[in-house]
Amino acid sequence: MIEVRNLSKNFTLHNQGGTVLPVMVGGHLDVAAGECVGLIGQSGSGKSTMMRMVYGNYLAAGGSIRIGDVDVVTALPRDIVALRRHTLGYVSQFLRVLPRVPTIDVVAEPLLVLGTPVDAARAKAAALLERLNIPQRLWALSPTTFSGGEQQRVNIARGFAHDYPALLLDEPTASLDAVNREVVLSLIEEAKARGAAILGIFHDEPARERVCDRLVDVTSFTPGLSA
Ligand SMILES: Nc1ncnc2c1ncn2[C@@H]1O[C@H](COP(=O)(O)OP(=O)(O)OP(=O)(O)O)[C@@H](O)[C@H]1O
Repeated sequence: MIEVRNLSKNFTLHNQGGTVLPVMVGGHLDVAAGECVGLIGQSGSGKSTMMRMVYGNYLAAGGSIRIGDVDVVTALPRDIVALRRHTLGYVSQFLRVLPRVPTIDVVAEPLLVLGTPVDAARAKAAALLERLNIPQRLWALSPTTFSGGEQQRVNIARGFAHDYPALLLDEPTASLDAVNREVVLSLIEEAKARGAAILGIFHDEPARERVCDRLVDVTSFTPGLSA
């Protein structure tokens, strides 16, 4: 489902004399349907950069990233938008939302943009918020004033609202208590069971061992670090 081949990335530091920093060469990985692959490697080795390229936030210098029949590296912006709507979900570490949108609609939105009727979308959002222990009295409020852990759980609920065929998870269990961590690990296991291809960064080692089928060490794609 996710197929990365010969991926490379340079950063050009425009405010430092245009220095070009090569951060990845020969990036290569596969994630099959129903599989979870964890990215590992020391700090600065390129885990986040890999995730951002797969999501289409960073443009690769070369190589390909196939997700279904789309190559993210060469896709037009409108194809990336369609890919993100239908196929590729992303649970980032931090929630970014428009002010004044109620939490229930923040979570329902990925379903609403796909044409799901409002009642069904809200019902799915409510079930996820309940499962993730967000008290019902908060659902009508914007999550912008919520605690860090509450915002993270709203973000996770939103990321799991639509059954994306491919899902990127950036530290989904960081800063969660034991009960909510368990809910998130169950959501990941259920997504795998329905056939989602998941690529994730998990600094939580027991979580990684439980949900990941394989690990990819991005250090082998880091210029100067690779063997
Ligand atoms: N926007 C950017 N501009 C310039 N350099 C960047 C940028 N983003 C990342 N880098 C560089 O790319 C390299 C890889 O960074 P990245 O954040 O992907 O590492 P990481 O493995 O996710 O690290 P960590 O585990 O600490 O989060 C680092 O050397 C970093 O300094």
